[in-house]
Amino acid sequence: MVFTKKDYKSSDVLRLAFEASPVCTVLHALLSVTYAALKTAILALATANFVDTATEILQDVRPQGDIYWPLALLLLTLGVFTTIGAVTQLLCSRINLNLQRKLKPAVVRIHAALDFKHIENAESWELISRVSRDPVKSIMDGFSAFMQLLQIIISVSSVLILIVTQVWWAALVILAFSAPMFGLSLRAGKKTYQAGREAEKFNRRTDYLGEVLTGRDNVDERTIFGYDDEINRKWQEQYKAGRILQLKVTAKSFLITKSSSMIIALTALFVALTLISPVVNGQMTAGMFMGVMGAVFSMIQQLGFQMSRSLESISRTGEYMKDLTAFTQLSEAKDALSEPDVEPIAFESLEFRNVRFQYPSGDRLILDGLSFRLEAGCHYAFVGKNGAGKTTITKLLTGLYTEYEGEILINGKELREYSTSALKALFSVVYQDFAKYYISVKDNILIGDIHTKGKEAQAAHLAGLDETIAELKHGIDTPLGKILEGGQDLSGGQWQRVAIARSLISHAPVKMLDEPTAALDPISESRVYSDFEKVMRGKTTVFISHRLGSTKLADEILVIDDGKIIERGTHDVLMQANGQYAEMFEAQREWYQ
Ligand SMILES: Nc1ncnc2c1ncn2[C@@H]1O[C@H](COP(=O)(O)OP(=O)(O)OP(=O)(O)O)[C@@H](O)[C@H]1O
Repeated sequence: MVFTKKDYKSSDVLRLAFEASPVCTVLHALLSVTYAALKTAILALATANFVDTATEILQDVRPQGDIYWPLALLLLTLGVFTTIGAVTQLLCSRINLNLQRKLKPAVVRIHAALDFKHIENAESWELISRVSRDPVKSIMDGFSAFMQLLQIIISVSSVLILIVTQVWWAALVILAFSAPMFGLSLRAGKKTYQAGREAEKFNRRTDYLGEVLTGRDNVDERTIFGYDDEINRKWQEQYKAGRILQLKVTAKSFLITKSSSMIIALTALFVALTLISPVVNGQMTAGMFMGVMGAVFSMIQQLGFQMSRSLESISRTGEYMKDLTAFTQLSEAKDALSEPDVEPIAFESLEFRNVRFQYPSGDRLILDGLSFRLEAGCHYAFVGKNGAGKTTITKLLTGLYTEYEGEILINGKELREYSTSALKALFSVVYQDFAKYYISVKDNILIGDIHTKGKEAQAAHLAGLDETIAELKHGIDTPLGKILEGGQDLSGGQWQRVAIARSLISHAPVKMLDEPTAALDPISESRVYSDFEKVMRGKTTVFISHRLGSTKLADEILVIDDGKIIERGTHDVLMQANGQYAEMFEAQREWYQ
């Protein structure tokens, strides 16, 4: 199942359910129609038959034995319809399961292919989380509402036909009073979804604060700072604001739909009163009166309560579909889902020529005329103040943002002309906030190159993980973190080495370390960098670090400030130049004296 870019309507839920589970959907529709068309009317006739026979037996007009057949018919009718109801519910669960299996991956696929700018933009991120929170529930709610509406229409029509045969005008009165309720229910559904959309902002905040209050990641700081009460208060504020917003709309829609349901109920009562006279005059049998009244009350239930609920739900589905339309139309990154090429291109050089770049949601240039050239086989270090634009360079290199001015040339060819799979194979980056996967050490490393199997032990060795792995219960197969059974946690430094092993196993000829060692003490950091440098001798590396002792090893250091290179050269050259680098280096040296 795939979501194409189109204008989705609420009725598309029927098509989506059919695509996910064709046989069950058709069966469901057929059974729903049969159930609705026959149940109320047949039950009314069977009740009438039973009551009339019983009355005649009591009046000694008929023998007692005559009751068995109408009774059996009544029980059979009830049994058949209860079974149909249960089968329909089973089919619904089946459709739900198939949707889970097919729809969720389709949403995840769009999610994974999205242009990176949408992930970083608050507004589009809200849309994305609204659509992907529980797509199956939204579709199933809509599907069930449509099916229920179909049932109501058929069932109400069959009852109306029955009423028309007895008192024709009563049917018209009921219809006339129901009409305004349709519009009101649709409006109520739209308002409920829109309130949900507003409340989503609060939900996301409460989700986040909830995670801060109970999550494992914050447990140490929570204990030290003892901020539970304060965060709890904030959580309650946000929760209350979201709930009040939703409650207001729910209460309003409840009042509107329920008051109109009351009008229909009163109308039905009026019909019941008018039927008394035909019964007294002998134009209608008592059995038929009871059968018709049973049908009328079942119709009230359907018209007054179920119908308003279905219409409201369809309207909510319509709003969800508007979000789905906007979601599918968000721009995708080029070849976002492609895997890295198995064989990376032979890297020769990388050049930034007067590159200017501003984040789509930003209001200033982050890179402002940035120019530099890197050659294959050398070690480089980018240094500069916080926010100078160092990480931004890695985001442009890996193709996360392509809307820059100037040129970025790889082997003399513009970066945008390379396929995403080629770029993925060319660069490997270990970020400051690298991911910790709660899977085995081996799988953590293999993520670095999905094409390479069997080299994880070597990568672990090069990253200095031998000792750590030897201490783990099941060696390299030990699950990390506390999510899997038997999982063991690692120290910050050990996790960093796992992330570096992930980079080492990759075939990427250009490896970048964007300060993944920030949590390490200077000696460990310097060991990580010198180990990495040794392993990477003759290959191209880019280190980003604030610890200038570590970047000293680089063949060339590039100092970035205000989105430009302000100095470049070896450590000695830069020290002699006595510029920003020398100033930063001296300042750091003083800390250790
Ligand atoms: N997605 C984004 N949208 C808007 N602005 C951003 C985004 N990401 C980063 N920035 C801004 O771009 C600037 C450069 O950020 P970048 O992460 O490249 O700096 P850095 O040199 O790596 O900093 P540090 O040394 O602190 O890691 C910062 O001012 C930051 O606020």
